[in-house]
Amino acid sequence: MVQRMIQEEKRQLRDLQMDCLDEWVTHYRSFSGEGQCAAYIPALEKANPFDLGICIIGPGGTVIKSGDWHVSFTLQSISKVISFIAACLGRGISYVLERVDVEPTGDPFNSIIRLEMHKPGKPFNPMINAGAITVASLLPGESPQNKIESLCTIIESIVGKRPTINEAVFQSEWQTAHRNRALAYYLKETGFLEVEVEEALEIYLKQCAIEVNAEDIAMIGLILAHDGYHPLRNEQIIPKEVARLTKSLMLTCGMYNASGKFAAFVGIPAKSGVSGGIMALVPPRSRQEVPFPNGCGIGIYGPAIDEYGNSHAGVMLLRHIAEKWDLSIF
Ligand SMILES: NC(=O)CC[C@H](N)C(=O)O
Repeated sequence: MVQRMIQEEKRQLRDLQMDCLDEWVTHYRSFSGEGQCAAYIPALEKANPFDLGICIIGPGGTVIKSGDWHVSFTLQSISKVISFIAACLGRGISYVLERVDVEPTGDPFNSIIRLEMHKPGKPFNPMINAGAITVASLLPGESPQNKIESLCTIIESIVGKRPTINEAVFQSEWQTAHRNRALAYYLKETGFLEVEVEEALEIYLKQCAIEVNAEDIAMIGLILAHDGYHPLRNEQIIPKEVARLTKSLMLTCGMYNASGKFAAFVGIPAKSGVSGGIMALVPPRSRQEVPFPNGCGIGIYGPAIDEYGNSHAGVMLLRHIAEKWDLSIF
């Protein structure tokens, strides 16, 4: 089965003329100037706005890369996906969903408005900051350190190396996280946080500061594409039910208040972060003549972000590839 998949992937990629990926990266990199590196976290502003890289991994082990795929960046909001998975694994899906809903908001990722407008103030979903700070407090482990470890363990089981936390990015955000502090205080008052405010913030901001590159997030995407099964290790890492729930949240809420547009014009589950990463995935498809018919994970890095907080050139590149390779799940 795996052997057949590898041959099929290789055949597809021969036909693909891989030069086009390099061409597309070069072309879309030139649009980076229309976006800007996130400035509200001072350390993120130091990134090179013209970096653009991509890594795509298929279940047969084929890896294709182009541009600045090797540049390290911090997960930021992409960590919300892993944190949600870890909380579901540690506490059970129903326990988590009693404290955070699965509804998109159409509001910016750091918005506070719905917490007060809708009683009892349950965060709308785990992909916005209010939901993610709540989920961070639910992670398995007694201390902030243990809770972060539970996330790093999941990442390690998928990418094969233990990730590190970028202390400079963590400190930079810790000192300027006024809005996230406001959200956390509000959630504490309404009873949704299971730990103290400063602890919840420490966990949340440290998970955001976990360092990865495009290849690492492509691998996480690949495992989600296969419903939690690691096709290269032949191991179920995440239960299918949790993986499916996570993908539905990525599709409906993963690109912040541009999730609808992304679903309409790209059409695959994805999660972005303000450092410029996008983790996307393509489930196995019924047509065999398309590239990566057995699905793939896609990691993108392009730190100049748009008004929604998504990588500007990264979204354009992904949209183009989705059109050319017919990736949409719809
Ligand atoms: N959208 C993001 O990537 C947000 C993550 C960032 N750490 C924040 O809380 O503001």
